[in-house]
Amino acid sequence: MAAALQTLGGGIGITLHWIAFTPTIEQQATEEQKKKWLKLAQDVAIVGAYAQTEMGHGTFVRGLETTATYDPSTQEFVINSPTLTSTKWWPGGLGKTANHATVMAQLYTRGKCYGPHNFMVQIRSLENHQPCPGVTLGDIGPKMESNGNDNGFARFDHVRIPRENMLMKFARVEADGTYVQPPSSKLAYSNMVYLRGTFVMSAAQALASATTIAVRYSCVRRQSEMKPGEPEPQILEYQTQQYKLFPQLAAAYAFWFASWFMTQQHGSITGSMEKGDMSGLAELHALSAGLKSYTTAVTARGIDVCRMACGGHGYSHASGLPALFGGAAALCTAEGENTVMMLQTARYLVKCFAQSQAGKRLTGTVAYLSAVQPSPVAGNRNMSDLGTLVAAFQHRAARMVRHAAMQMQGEMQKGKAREDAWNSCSVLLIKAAEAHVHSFVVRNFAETVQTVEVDESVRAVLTSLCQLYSLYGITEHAGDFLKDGYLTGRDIDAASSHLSAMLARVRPDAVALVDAFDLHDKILRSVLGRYDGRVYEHLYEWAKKSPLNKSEVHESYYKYLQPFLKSNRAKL
Ligand SMILES: CC/C=C\C/C=C\C/C=C\C/C=C\C/C=C\C/C=C\CCC(=O)SCCNC(=O)CCNC(=O)[C@H](O)C(C)(C)COP(=O)(O)OP(=O)(O)OC[C@H]1O[C@@H](n2cnc3c(N)ncnc32)[C@H](O)[C@@H]1OP(=O)(O)O
Ligand SMILES: Cc1cc2nc3c(=O)[nH]c(=O)nc-3n(C[C@H](O)[C@H](O)[C@H](O)COP(=O)(O)OP(=O)(O)OC[C@H]3O[C@@H](n4cnc5c(N)ncnc54)[C@H](O)[C@@H]3O)c2cc1C
Repeated sequence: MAAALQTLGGGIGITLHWIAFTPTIEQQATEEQKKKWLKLAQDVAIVGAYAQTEMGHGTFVRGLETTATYDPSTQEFVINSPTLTSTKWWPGGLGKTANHATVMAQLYTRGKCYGPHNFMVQIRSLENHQPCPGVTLGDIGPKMESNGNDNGFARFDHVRIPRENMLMKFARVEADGTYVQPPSSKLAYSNMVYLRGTFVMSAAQALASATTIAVRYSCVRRQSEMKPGEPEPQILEYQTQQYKLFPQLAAAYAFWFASWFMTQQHGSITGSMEKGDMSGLAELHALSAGLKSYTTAVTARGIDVCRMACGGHGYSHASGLPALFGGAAALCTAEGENTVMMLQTARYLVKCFAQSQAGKRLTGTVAYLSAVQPSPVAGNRNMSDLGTLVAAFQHRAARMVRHAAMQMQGEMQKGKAREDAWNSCSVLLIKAAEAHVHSFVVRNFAETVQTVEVDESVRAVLTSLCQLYSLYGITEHAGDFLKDGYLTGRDIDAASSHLSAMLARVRPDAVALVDAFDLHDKILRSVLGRYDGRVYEHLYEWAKKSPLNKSEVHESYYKYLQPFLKSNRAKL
């Protein structure tokens, strides 16, 4: 059903109904409220949008301007868009598709503001889909990609909703207007943590799609001469093509395994939170924010590498790669813009570093911060050993976190306010947080390939892929590892030669590794990545269906070219 709606095109798409609106009810509604709305949403008897971002604010949620003012005389909330910039702007499905929305608004009761909270608002009639009284709706216009989804705008002119439409699982407003505090003010943000976690899998799937297309096409495409007089080789035989594609293929597996960890962590920590234990929320937020930022950024870049590796046909929509790139680019901005998210991870790391300095033993994904020795012990390391590679990434991250935190402490000792010190160190902080997430992805990849229940021959291939991913990361960021002498120039040279060996080692299994993603042609939507490899026939068929080929002589000839040619010829 959803897929059908999704492909209707013409502005209909209910992605956000499934990934944002429905989960918000699941996570933020009381049991009573779930009885009222959850089944309706799950059965698509109502269609919803998650309306948080406004024209003037996306990142700074505390700065949102939409208001929800409680009226005790009628036991209603009045939802209002007080300014132009308070117009809800971007929410998927809001403009033309949804008839309900969870609206994030500043809650006012008894004259006091209690910050952003979620409210259920019906925005269109269930009879004729017309906007409800006081609600103005529309689409925000064409975007870079994903134009099958309407991203809409909404304005509310003192729209009244029952008190019971405030999602009250955590915070509440009583009938007399009394506000009841939630266990943590950030629980209103919990659905964003969940969504960021799902973005890690979206990134993995997107990179898996792109590498499937590019690897398969690189086996079909033959070009140039490797040796004079020999037949044109598959372009995947060129080491440069392997160097472009195999690290992206390895990253797709790494992110796939990272999303398994994220899903498990989210389940276990939210399970504890249900029992009142909030202790895991900070780590969950930091991990989901950092992984979302890191995986979506690497994925967007990686998809474009795959596109370029497919030459001109990669640039055609027939390849499916431009659309994938556009989708992945959206993941870098939506659900928390990547820079801002990585800074959230940095904020957590600086806190943990300070606790470690004060003697606290760190646990979870930051445990290594207290275990890693500041003074490196240089020496000829075995750069093909996974344990050595993991340790190198953890040392790099610990050094960079320490450096950024000490830099910030130094700024504050010179008299700078904490916020100013933070801002003047934020580039260092971002790099340190990226190194932290990178070390987590490497460690998780290594632990997964060593423990996952597979045939030993499969484990061998996955181990090579994990080595390739790690060695690529070390050679791409060599300066970080050389800086304090933890790795030497000889180690980096060894890493480079091992990487070349891994490229050759992975080559025979490359097609099997992408086939293992089991992405149907209908999902890939790519002539270049077809499972049957019959690219050229289908490329020609695809081109013939181009709208420009509907007529032999396009109408533009008669309107523009013919008079232009005539006038130019008349001057000869
Ligand atoms: C086969 C094919 C496969 C794939 C296809 C390919 C590609 C994909 C296809 C298509 C894609 C196209 C379209 C779809 C894409 C996207 C659409 C989907 C979803 C998008 C939905 C949205 O965007 S919803 C809106 C999202 N908005 C945000 O995320 C806002 C971001 N801002 C914030 O979260 C906050 O404002 C903030 C965190 C930046 C700052 O908050 P605040 O100022 O309150 O906090 P402080 O920084 O001061 O910190 C205070 C303390 O609070 C802690 N904190 C902050 N946030 C949280 C949280 N969420 N949970 C827990 N704790 C939190 C923070 O750590 C601080 O704690 P301290 O202890 O340090 O004080
Ligand atoms: C395809 C798509 C779908 C979307 N779907 C939804 C949806 O369904 N529901 C919804 O509510 N929203 C949705 N959004 C909106 C999205 O959540 C916001 O675009 C995102 O949160 C970023 O906010 P912004 O656009 O206001 O950018 P801004 O917050 O204005 O950021 C602009 C730039 O300023 C920088 N910046 C901002 N704050 C800081 C800071 N503290 N430190 C350093 N740099 C900073 C950012 O890094 C960024 O580069 C969608 C967006 C897209 C692209």
